[in-house]
Amino acid sequence: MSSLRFQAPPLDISSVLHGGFHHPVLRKYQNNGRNLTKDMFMYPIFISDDPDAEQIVATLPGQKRWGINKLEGFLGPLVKKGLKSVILFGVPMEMNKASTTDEVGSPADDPETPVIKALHLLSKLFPGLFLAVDVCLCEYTSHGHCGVMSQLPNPTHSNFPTLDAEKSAQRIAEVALAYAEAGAHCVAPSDMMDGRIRAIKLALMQHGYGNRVALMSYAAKFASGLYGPFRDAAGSAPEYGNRKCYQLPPNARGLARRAIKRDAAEGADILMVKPTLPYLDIVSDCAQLEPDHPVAVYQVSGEYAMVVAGAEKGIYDLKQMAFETVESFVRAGATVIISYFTPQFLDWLDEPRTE
Ligand SMILES: NCc1[nH]cc(CCC(=O)O)c1CC(=O)O
Ligand SMILES: [Zn+2]
Ligand SMILES: [Zn+2]
Repeated sequence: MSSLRFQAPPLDISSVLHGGFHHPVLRKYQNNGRNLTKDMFMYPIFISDDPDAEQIVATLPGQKRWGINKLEGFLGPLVKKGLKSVILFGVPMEMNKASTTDEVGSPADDPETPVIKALHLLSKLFPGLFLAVDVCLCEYTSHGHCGVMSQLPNPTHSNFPTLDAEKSAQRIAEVALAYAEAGAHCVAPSDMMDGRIRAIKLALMQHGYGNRVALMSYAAKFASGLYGPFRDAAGSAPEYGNRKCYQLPPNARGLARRAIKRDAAEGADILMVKPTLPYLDIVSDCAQLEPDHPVAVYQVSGEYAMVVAGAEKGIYDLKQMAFETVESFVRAGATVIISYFTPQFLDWLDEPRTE
């Protein structure tokens, strides 16, 4: 018989938490007023310039590049299940090959560019669907960077491309305006150039879109290792160097807070943090710094692929893990969730949850 070496003290009132969540209904009450709902989800869609494309992206399991002829068949059933919004990315593979790309990304706002055609079509097909569109130059520039370069790259300093802030902001505003004219309800610049929110807002206002197009800023976008599958899908990897001079350093909480406050002051209607899982502190900062703005989060391609890969390895259950990630986003303060899991959540949120 072992001698009693320690006698735990009797529980007192402040020790007892289990009483508050022993029942499934009680567990629902513990969400601090934040519920995960279908209308929080925004689904990223890649639009190809091959009108009949339905191309698998090897590194982004389950996602495809879609031709505009396939959009009705693809999105119709999702809209029926409750899909409320999409964010479009133009991925003009043929345009790139045909050397129509240039220093300023002219194909971005060519009337024939796939994303403009898709905006026209989707506005007609699904009048109730909220149409956001990513605004960036990297899919369309010859150098693959997100802005306009100020000079030719210096080969001895090739990791540090220099961008022309004014020319970049002006060009990006021009592209955003073209997407507004094509029917976008929301333009979302992902380039991270200085001053582009202000430039886009002014361009929208000057052309009568100030009160009917939302501006969603990729406000705190980090130079992350998690964008790889997206760059495959979009063909948007830079030709040289990297994006560390315009996307935020992963250790930079202060810079992220400044970027969030700046973009709110420059006229952003929605503030986004990206990627999400390694940056939940920034999501929480964003919700606290700008409590009067919707906070969007982007569960980016690499985060999605990680969750899928771990489930395939048998490390965890896919649905449980996907829920755990998005619940963490909501807990941190997100009100909009951009995720490649959107189609699954449209089903999962109808199924009874195992409590
Ligand atoms: N500016 C382009 C852009 N817009 C959205 C993403 C990433 C999205 C994802 O990984 O799912 C990127 C990639 C990048 O900045 O390199
Ligand atoms: Zn870009
Ligand atoms: Zn630099």
